[in-house]
Amino acid sequence: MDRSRIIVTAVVLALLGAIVPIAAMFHLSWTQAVQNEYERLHQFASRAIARADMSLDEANDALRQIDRFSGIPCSAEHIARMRQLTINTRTIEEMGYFENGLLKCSSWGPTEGRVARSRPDFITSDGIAVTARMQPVMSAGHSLMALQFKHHNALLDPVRFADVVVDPGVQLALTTKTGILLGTLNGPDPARVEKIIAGPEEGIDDGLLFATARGTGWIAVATEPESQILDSVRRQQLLLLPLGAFIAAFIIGMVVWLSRRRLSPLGELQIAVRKREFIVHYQPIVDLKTGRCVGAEALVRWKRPDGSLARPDLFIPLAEESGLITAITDQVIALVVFDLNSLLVADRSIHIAINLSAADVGTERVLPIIAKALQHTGIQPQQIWLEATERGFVDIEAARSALARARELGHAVAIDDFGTGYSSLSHLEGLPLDALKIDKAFIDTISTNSATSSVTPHIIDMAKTLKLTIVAEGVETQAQADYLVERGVEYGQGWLFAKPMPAAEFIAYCRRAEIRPPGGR
Ligand SMILES: Nc1nc2c(ncn2[C@@H]2O[C@@H]3COP(=O)(O)O[C@H]4[C@@H](O)[C@H](n5cnc6c(=O)[nH]c(N)nc65)O[C@@H]4COP(=O)(O)O[C@H]3[C@H]2O)c(=O)[nH]1
Repeated sequence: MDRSRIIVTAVVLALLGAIVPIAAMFHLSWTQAVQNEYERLHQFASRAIARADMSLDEANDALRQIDRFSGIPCSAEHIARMRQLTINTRTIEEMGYFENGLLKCSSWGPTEGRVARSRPDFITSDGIAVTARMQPVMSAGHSLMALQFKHHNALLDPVRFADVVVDPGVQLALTTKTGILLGTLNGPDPARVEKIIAGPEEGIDDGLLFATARGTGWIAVATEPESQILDSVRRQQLLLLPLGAFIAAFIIGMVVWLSRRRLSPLGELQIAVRKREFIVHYQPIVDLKTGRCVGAEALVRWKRPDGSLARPDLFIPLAEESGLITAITDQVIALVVFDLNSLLVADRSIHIAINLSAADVGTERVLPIIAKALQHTGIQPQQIWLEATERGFVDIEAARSALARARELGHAVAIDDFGTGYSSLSHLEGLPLDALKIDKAFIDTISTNSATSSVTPHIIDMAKTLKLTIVAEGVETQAQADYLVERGVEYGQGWLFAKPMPAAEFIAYCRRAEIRPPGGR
């Protein structure tokens, strides 16, 4: 992912990270407040059911007591007993005695009218027949509920059924199972109540929050306008919004941290290694006398997603510091084999020099990787040179043993950038080397009168004494090439001959160089 995409993704994620938790907390505070309200309304409805059950139990009890009366029906004693029960039972307004379906007397005395038994709406499990609404003889205009057991009935005021205390703004209704409205509190709309009892246990119906409770014989409905819960929502928000803000801040922090990590040079390099964004350019190494191409140095390039090429000095130090260099070396090895397999098999005199990192000089890690890469390719180990810089010789013993092992396997080992570090002749003498590359800094001094110009012939002589093949790096002028030929330096590498180039160009260059005059460009 390139920088702009990372930034866009980070901004989108940060926005989502800010909006989603806060929106979620808004939603949660609303649903939490609604849930709390349902519970409260449930409590009111359940209390109404319990109150209705209690009233029914009381009336039931009174009816069974009067049923046990064994004296003469409608005698003064019977009427007195009914009156006594009426007075002592809070819910009962009046009691009556029926014979042949007609009211013969009530707690008020004998009756003269021909009042028939009311038709029951339902019968309870205890055998009490309930008529939800009937017009009593004595209290005209106010309908009562009639409970009948055998010959007696009891008239109850249904208002007592819903006789519970509710919070202001809450409406309560008690109905029979068949939907007959028995009692109400704070004036609920009967049509709404009818609609609600036909539906789910709780919910919101056109701006009205409701919860129902169902008893054995009754249904209680508690309702309240949706706007009533706004205070409760605000209370919940006060609790939940800081949590939402904290989560949002945490997510934004994480997004910023992660994107900064990904945008950091190390983060980018890690992605480049993972996505194998490296390519190799090859800088020809030529025979200074004949101009023939004898090989090339493999020089890594980082091909960024935007197509630009990053030079190694911009990322190799970071790669070495972070340890990513080993993965880069492995990719370079694989790329060399992939790019130049045919050329190296077709011309055995050509070699490719691969740069080892300082970390790899002291271990044999890279050797089996090269061996594996060469397997089944036909490329010979002699065609792969390994270049070690002086920085890799910190642990000289480890370096010595790893380089010796590389030579045993057939590779040639060259010391790179010679003269720029702390290597001395004594160091060189003890190292298993095949070639020495003279650093550009010394080649630059050729034909100048600088103080270091006198060092170059010494390095050449020293290499010769040690019987090392000499490669001059950074040859830019014909005068430098002539000087080096004169001094017996075999090989040269530099802009005079060619700059580092892609594999296809290098292959073409090698073919052309076969017919090129010495030192020609
Ligand atoms: N001005 C001038 N420059 C010339 C001339 N001839 C060659 N050069 C440059 O000198 C560098 C030679 O490579 P080096 O000394 O191994 O120095 C290399 C090497 O130490 C390191 N490097 C490159 N590829 C790899 C790799 O695959 N692995 C490791 N570990 N290091 C690498 O990066 C360094 C820089 O590589 P490059 O930027 O490709 O720079 C190359 C090359 O382009 C010339 O005539 N004039």
